[in-house]
Amino acid sequence: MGVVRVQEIANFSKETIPEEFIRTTYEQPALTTVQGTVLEVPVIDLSDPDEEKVVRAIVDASSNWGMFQVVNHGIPRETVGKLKEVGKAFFELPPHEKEAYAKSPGFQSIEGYGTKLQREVEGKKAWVDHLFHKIWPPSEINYQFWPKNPPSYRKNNEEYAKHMHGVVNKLFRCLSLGLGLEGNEMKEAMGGDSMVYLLKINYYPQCPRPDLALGVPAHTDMSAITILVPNDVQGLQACKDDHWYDVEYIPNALIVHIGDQVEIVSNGKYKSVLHRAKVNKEKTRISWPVFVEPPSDLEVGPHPKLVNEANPPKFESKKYSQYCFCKLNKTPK
Ligand SMILES: O=C(O)CCC(=O)C(=O)O
Ligand SMILES: [Fe+2]
Repeated sequence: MGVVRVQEIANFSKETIPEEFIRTTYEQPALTTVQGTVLEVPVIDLSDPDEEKVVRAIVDASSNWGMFQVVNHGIPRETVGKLKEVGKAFFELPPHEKEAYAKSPGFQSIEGYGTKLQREVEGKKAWVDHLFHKIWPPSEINYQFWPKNPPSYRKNNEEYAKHMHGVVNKLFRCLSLGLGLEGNEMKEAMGGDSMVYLLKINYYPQCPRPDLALGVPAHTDMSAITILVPNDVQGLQACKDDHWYDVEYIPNALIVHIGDQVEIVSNGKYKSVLHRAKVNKEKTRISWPVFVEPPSDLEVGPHPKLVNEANPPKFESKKYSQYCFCKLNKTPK
């Protein structure tokens, strides 16, 4: 029997949701969100010619928030628009067309169309289906996982990846300078041009009980950084000072999350952000995070220039694949 997708469950759940989607009272958004306050995370203008100012803003945001939004980032509005158009069109295809890209059970790759099979924390499920595939570097791409329908899917995603490359380089340069390192050292610590960009499309169908369900439960990203664009439905929440807030939706901005690997390389100066995603009663929400990751066999640890007797390493060095395995399986080593 095939896997039941959340998109199908949403089609017949008009008033209630199956019990396995009802989060515990510790997680339910209606009970755990600070109401009436939208978190205005720092907004950084990447086109500002005053690089020192941009670096200071990124250091402040990465140390105190673990996230920020960037505007004037250089990715044309049309490119982002086309990425969203084809991603949405894929999820609107009939089920059998999407299932052609389904991850095969037991197959270790994260790439493909899927729904989290295992119940996670406290035995609950998330209200979301997804599609994962690499978009960079071109040599790492396995086009088997890229939808052939709509026909412009490939062209639009390639165009987005190319522009994303420029933004990633700029962000790593600023993160590096902000630690007192040379401009290229943070990127080099993550594998340089061997870094992999993994795109995920989160498809959160309309949900009759957004007060009880979550699209993605609380987590920090394992990546170095994550760069995300949502459709126009607000839903991202971040934890600040132990409280959950809605994050402001800014049209045309890119949302940047500091991931665990940047926290590790910076030896804790930059913080990965705890975040989660809500679902919506009237509208389907879709988001496109790009996880910018070190190659899986690269060992990542605090940068040698940032540790000394007074500042001992706060994190163990680990191969990225091992880090992910340990985090997913919650083992200490
Ligand atoms: O949809 C969102 O805004 C957040 C998604 C997310 O955090 C993730 O997929 O890791
Ligand atoms: Fe995330």
